[in-house]
Amino acid sequence: MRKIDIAVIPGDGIGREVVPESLRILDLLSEIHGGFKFEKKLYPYSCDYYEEHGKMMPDDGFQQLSQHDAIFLGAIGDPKRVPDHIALWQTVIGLRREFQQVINLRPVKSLKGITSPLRGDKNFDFIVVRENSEGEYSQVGGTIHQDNDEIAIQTNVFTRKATEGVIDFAFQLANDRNHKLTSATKSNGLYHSMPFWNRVFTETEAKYEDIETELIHIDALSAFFVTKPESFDVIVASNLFGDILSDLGGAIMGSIGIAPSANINLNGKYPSMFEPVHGSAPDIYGKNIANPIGQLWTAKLMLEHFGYEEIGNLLLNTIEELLVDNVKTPDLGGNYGTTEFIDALFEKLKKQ
Ligand SMILES: NC(=O)c1ccc[n+]([C@@H]2O[C@H](COP(=O)([O-])OP(=O)(O)OC[C@H]3O[C@@H](n4cnc5c(N)ncnc54)[C@H](O)[C@@H]3O)[C@@H](O)[C@H]2O)c1
Ligand SMILES: O=C(O)C[C@@H](O)C(=O)O
Ligand SMILES: [K+]
Ligand SMILES: [Mn+2]
Repeated sequence: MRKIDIAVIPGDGIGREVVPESLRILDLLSEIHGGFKFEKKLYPYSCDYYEEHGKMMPDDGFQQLSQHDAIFLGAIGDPKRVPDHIALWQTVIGLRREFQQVINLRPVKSLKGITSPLRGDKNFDFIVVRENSEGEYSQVGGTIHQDNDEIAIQTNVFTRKATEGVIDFAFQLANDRNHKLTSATKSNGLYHSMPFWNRVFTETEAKYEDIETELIHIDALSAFFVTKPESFDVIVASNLFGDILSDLGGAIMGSIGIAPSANINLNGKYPSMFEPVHGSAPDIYGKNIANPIGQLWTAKLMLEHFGYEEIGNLLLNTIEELLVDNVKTPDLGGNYGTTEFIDALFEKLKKQ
């Protein structure tokens, strides 16, 4: 029996609802499979922890987490209690950097059984590859002066190493998929970073044959997400562009609550981290109405990461069957609570 040792961080808000519920399903899946088991260690790092300790994690928090095979995270953030940049940089964003999770994979796919005005009758299946360690997300800069003279400076950082890394990864992925790669750019308005990004894209392209490519400005690309999502295969984007596109990806699928993501460490030195695209949703926390599919689909990505693609497919297929039977949480127009959805999924999986 293979033991996979994961760190579990439910975090804040609905993370505390969808993570424990998803663990019930993960345990059942490992039982059904019979060949592996998740050993789980729970970490309470959250805004509650901050209120008690003045920081989101203990000083050796990263060290503790680095010992695990993977991190399964819900969401961090409660801006009424802790400023978002503090809460996120001390946890998710810091972890992505420290653990060199340079790639963030965010699949976007029309699921059976979901209708939405944005989706219409379109079918699509693509993946956003988000640069995950630098770009527009940087701590370089500062604020000076007061009142009317106040200045805030935020410097973007685009290294050749990370830019080439993410673009090359996306080319390889397109090569394994349907041979089309779209790059999000904004080389009209951003004078230095995006012309550089485009140049690296064009240089990398020369290494690959038979990949259809397009460079599309982020504003137009956002519109195409809505009007022709079926035209995409792989999309490569900088940190901020990829962040924004992936919520839009959730919206065209029918709900931000179903979008999954995987923060991938490629060099094997640190664990990868699996968390849904959505945040802690303080507006719906405590009502048992959060959609757990984003967290579950994220669990599927984690299963694939450890080589259990088949059982991951079983999970997503069974979710689709439930959706077709109108077993849905309110964000998708249904009347199932989080727990009731998981109960229904549990029963259906047990019958397989
Ligand atoms: N990686 C992360 O941990 C992460 C990601 C995004 C936002 N955040 C943080 O979460 C907090 C809230 O951020 P936000 O409101 O911008 O984004 P959000 O994703 O938490 O919520 C946006 C909207 O989508 C809805 N929603 C989100 N997930 C849902 C689900 N599973 N089921 C049903 N509805 C769902 C919410 O109710 C809300 O109306 C902030 O503190 C933010 O910084 C953290
Ligand atoms: O900006 C971020 O990366 C945090 C959150 O919005 C996410 O998408 O994970
Ligand atoms: K999240
Ligand atoms: Mn986001």
